[in-house]
Amino acid sequence: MATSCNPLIRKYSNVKELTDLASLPSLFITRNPTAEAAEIIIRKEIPVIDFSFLMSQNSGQRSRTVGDIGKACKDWGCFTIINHGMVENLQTAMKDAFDEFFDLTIEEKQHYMAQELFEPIRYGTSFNEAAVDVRYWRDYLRIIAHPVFSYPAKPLNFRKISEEYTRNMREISIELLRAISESLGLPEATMEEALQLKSCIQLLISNLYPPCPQPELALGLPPHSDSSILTIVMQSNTKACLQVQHGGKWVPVEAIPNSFFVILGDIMEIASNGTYNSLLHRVVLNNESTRMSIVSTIGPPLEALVSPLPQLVDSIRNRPALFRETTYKEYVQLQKQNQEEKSVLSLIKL
Ligand SMILES: O=C(O)CCC(=O)C(=O)O
Ligand SMILES: [Fe+2]
Repeated sequence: MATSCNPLIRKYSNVKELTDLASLPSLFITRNPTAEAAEIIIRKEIPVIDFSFLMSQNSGQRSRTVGDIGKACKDWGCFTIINHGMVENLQTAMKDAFDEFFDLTIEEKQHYMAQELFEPIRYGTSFNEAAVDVRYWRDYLRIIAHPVFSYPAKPLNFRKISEEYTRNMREISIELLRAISESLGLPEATMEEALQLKSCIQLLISNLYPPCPQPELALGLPPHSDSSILTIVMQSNTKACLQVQHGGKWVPVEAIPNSFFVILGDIMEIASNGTYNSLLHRVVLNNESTRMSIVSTIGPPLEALVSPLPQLVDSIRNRPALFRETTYKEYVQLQKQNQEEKSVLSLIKL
């Protein structure tokens, strides 16, 4: 592993244990507050969708909600969902199980440190560990939850809780993708069928951002878009550290209690042939409390071919395909090799 031959990196194999620092090690300095004074951060209301309306027997209510989702996808590439039906106890149990994992000894956690991109269970730090010159203030545990369910041996209850949590998240994601298909004027099963989502790849990721001694100089995660179709984020506290790009400005995401935050990924931009764009987002830090996010992402199977939905391509009527066909595996590999903002999408643009 790259980390074992660099003593500096090895020392920082996670950020959770970096508790007694008076100042930030230079490796983590990714921001220049003076230059960023010009960077605009504004507070704006991000669309809120009442998920229960999608289940409504009242067809008018459902179709209005589908319209609201379509507008949120178009204008923002993200939205908050409330009344999603997942019981709060399960959310708390999932958070506690991840907390227990991060509290294991470094020797126990190291067992899951892997360089392999498609490793079923992966514990690590920063964003792209291969990039040794820049570090982000974040530890993570990432498991592949579907089509084959993986789980760490400890804590003992992790398996039961994460199985239920990820099943719920898959159901919510599929329901949202049905609404999104409809919002594109297509039958509701279009996305699930075209992207073979019965065998979807689902990742469950917990990101841990401990208090940072100089939060203005570092980032938890750099600006990036997700390589998923859809990402659903549960934020563990109400500090608005997740920021989304909107109209060239950063907008902090206020976490409404018991809500989830939905992000459109790159595969949505490809499948919708650019009707909906994937969302650029980043994570800033604070120096008071640890923040955890729990993220579920849905993507097509690795061998699936990804391309704009044929129903949304019409070269005669000035709607040519904007992206070339790739397999999802190729796309994810490209993404890992190239960490620049949105760069991978531009690589497959026609
Ligand atoms: O921590 C967050 O709120 C967002 C995490 C994220 O963007 C990711 O895991 O891709
Ligand atoms: Fe993300």
